[in-house]
Amino acid sequence: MAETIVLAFGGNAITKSTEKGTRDEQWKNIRNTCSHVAVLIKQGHRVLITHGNGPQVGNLLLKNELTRDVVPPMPLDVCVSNTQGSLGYAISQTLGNFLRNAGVDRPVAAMITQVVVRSEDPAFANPTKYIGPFYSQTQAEAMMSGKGHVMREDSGRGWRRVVPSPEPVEIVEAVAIKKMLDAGVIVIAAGGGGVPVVRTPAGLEGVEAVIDKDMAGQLLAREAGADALFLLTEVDRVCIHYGKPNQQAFDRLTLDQARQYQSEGHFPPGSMGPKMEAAIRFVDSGRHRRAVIVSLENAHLAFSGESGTIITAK
Ligand SMILES: Nc1ncnc2c1ncn2[C@@H]1O[C@H](COP(=O)(O)OP(=O)(O)O)[C@@H](O)[C@H]1O
Ligand SMILES: NC(=O)OP(=O)(O)O
Repeated sequence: MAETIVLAFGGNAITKSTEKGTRDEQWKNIRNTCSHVAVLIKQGHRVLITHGNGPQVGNLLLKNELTRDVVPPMPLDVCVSNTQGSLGYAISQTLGNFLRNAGVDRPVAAMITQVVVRSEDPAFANPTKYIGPFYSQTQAEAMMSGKGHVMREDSGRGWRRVVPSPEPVEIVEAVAIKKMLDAGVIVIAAGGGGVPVVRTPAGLEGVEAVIDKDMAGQLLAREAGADALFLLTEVDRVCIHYGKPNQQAFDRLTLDQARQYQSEGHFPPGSMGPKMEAAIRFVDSGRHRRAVIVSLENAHLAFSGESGTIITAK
């Protein structure tokens, strides 16, 4: 049966923690997944794509800093829109090529998407979104005292800069996205969680933050009336006691189990935490909806239920 499927490509799956994030590394990781996405589309599924940008937008900020004496640095909202452009370009060209080679005549389009957040969101005072490269603790301490950056340890992978990640409230281009989907376009939207904007008496205005793309993805999926939400990341399955000797991975989780493990603190902020929260909200919004968390490489196995952690109501 044809389904509406929202796929969220993790920024850390497009640039892995072991990679530098070269153009070729990013395109290779995107190619691996897009080949399987093309199969889904050929099978008749309606596909909507979103993607993260943590490593990429952090690298862009770093570039800004290093060249600030010669080129004016851009604020974080502009950098997020830049990554929507660069990653949207990579995904639309790669997927478009696979579709054409498979004889599928479907347009692919990446849309600059703004997402409304609340200016009073407490997340502005408590940065949790990991961006950019990984550093040693010594390097991180020097950056905190020297540059005033907020840095935190990220799931045993190293230390990274963190920025505010307010909750997405509304997708500004939701109607346009829906119309494009209904017209048969494969849409790439809300990249990097969407460009964060607040409503002011004068209209929309960008704010410096990085929205979690899984949280924006669940909003997108609900707006699109999706059946499934696939969160594609660096690990194959969701675990409890992650990274410890008693780590345990799951093929399936019910909503009750997911909530239980969430309340026990197994899913940290800024990485698995928002993924599980997004999965829970999506599954909770419709009885037959399912969310799947799986690695970008094994996405194709998750489509047939052979890999990943599937979260369902019961
Ligand atoms: N309980 C857990 N189960 C699995 N992975 C976890 C868990 N807790 C933390 N992680 C880490 O979270 C990462 C996924 O979050 P993140 O890197 O932010 O995702 P994205 O690919 O969307 O950028 C995994 O690669 C893993 O290192
Ligand atoms: N914006 C965002 O959620 O990026 P990641 O997928 O890289 O965490």
